[in-house]
Amino acid sequence: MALAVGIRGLTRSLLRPWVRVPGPARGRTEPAAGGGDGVRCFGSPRVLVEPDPAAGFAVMKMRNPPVNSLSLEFLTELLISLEKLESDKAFHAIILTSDCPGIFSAGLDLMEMCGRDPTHYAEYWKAVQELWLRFYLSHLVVISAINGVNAAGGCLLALSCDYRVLADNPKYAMGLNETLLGIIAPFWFKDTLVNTVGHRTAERALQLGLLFPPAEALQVGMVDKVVPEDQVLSAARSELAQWLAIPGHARQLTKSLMRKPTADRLLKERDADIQNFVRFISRDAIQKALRVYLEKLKQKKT
Ligand SMILES: CCCCC/C=C\C/C=C\CCC/C=C/C(=O)SCCNC(=O)CCNC(=O)[C@H](O)C(C)(C)COP(=O)(O)OP(=O)(O)OC[C@H]1O[C@@H](n2cnc3c(N)ncnc32)[C@H](O)[C@@H]1OP(=O)(O)O
Repeated sequence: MALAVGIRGLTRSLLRPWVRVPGPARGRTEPAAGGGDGVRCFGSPRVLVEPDPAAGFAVMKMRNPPVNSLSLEFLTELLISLEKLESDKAFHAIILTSDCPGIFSAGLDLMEMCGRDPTHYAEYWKAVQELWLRFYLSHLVVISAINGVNAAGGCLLALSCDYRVLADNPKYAMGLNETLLGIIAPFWFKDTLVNTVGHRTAERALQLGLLFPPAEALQVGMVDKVVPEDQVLSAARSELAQWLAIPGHARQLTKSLMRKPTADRLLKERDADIQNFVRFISRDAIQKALRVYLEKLKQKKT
């Protein structure tokens, strides 16, 4: 099985990043995220970046409709956006949010994990690992402005941020609900949750596949703040000020000190983790469970 799939090679073949974005932002100057100083939005088909270099941050908007499921292409574009901002000294922070109304992310793309071959599963899982590692260890301050429902892999992405603001809408539940699909949150998903909410809450949440509505998410510490829906972005921006006031090197080293042991667990056994995933997801029983779940999602409409 080819495990040595290079995400960078993939990005080169799949994308031409940093094209001016199609859709709403094309051909006009969007107000910058914080200052409206005429800085142009940029991005890729599925990720819109609204930079505010004067204020030192950018808003990264996920727009992979209908549900921001984390397909291989989408993961790749998110990584490219992150890399681009990390390598530009003008940026010290990112606000991660969604451009899809009512949905932050439906998590990993089930179509990437269902009915494909082992090589594809390995490539996909490597990209999922990479996204988590890069967001979790980013030297930038990353704040998520969660403006919709947020399941499993999407929740992991938010948990990888430094701070989480959630819109106060009872429909916007979030959690690692893998067991509801008959699958398992891998150890690094679990570790990220444990680091956020503590062992007992994580154990219960993971076994039961709990999706927490805003008040409960706040109560267990899965999010840091719940605000009215129309204030999610402004609350994230206000919070940023506190983080950006700290000397950058001190904050970054502290973040690394706190997070490196968790990331190292995966880094030490990345290939084994990929092989475990491929073996697990290729099982007939797991494939059947995913097909049934997808079917249920479709039937919900009828
Ligand atoms: C012992 C050894 C152990 C080894 C272990 C090793 C590894 C571990 C193994 C596996 C780990 C996998 C980890 C997985 C993580 C995940 O993220 S799995 C994804 C979990 N996500 C969900 O459960 C959310 C599912 N979606 C929904 O609940 C809803 O779609 C919604 C987000 C609430 C939005 O609802 P609504 O607005 O009503 O939209 P629809 O349901 O109608 O959906 C629109 C279309 O989108 C499709 N879709 C939804 N979610 C996904 C998805 N995650 N992936 C792909 N596609 C998705 C949905 O089917 C609709 O499609 P159609 O329009 O019908 O074609």
